[in-house]
Amino acid sequence: MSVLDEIIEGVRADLADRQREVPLDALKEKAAKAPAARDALGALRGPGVSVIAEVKRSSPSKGALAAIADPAALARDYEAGGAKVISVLTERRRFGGSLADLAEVRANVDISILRKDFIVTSYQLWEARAAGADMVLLIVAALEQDALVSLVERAESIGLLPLVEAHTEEEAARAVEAGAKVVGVNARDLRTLKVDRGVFARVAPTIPKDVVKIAESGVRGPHDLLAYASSGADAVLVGESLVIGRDPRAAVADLVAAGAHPALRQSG
Ligand SMILES: O=C(O)c1ccccc1NCC(=O)[C@H](O)[C@H](O)COP(=O)(O)O
Repeated sequence: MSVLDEIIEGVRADLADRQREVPLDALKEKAAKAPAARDALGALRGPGVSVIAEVKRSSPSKGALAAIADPAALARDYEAGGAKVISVLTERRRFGGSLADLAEVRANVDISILRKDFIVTSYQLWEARAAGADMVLLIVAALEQDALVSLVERAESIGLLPLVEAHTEEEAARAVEAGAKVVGVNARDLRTLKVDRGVFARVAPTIPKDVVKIAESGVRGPHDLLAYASSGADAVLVGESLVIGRDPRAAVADLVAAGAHPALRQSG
């Protein structure tokens, strides 16, 4: 069993508990009362290379990263540093996250929020919208194509922008085929946890120009952002290096400054 398979097994078990506790109709009612989704696509299509900053307590690859007792305070720092979107890992067992983290973050910042989880059913989309998410992650490697297509459609129909994640050219083609407007290329192979920053440069050119391209994982600082930018990234998604550092606001600001450099638009 791969790491991704193990994570999804746990996600399905937790999901079954929540589905027993909260019926879908109750979730839909809560989602209907949630504030309207924010324009994440507009934010990501803005000038320069945008920064998506992640609230990440722990990970299967590194174990505990940071306690993050107050996710809202961290999110406010990210926003003050100039992040365009905040990613909140809501998976409990391996990442120490929750939907409560997401709701708290949403209530404390004005920028868009991504629910970063292992989504396998539309119930999780309703949960995301009910907690205030504006975007959701859909991982190609975790979904059959029919399921991916239907989750992309359902997410959009309830006002969520899907970020469809790929790790290979084949997965990127499946993401585009499923109608993704935003494709993430993850440098981390979720089956082995190996990080290869060269993956983005290989996969991004196969994705149509009008699709927003996000380079995910392995960003240690501005030099990695610039490398991804030179291969065509519209945004970078950064977790570990921000949560383990002493000054997340300054770290985001440094990335944002690099992403705003005028030379990038000519080379990208
Ligand atoms: O981070 C992991 O170890 C991991 C393992 C298995 C599935 C997903 C995993 N991470 C999710 C992510 O994609 C990252 O949190 C995100 O791209 C940020 O990466 P990084 O900046 O390298 O923390």
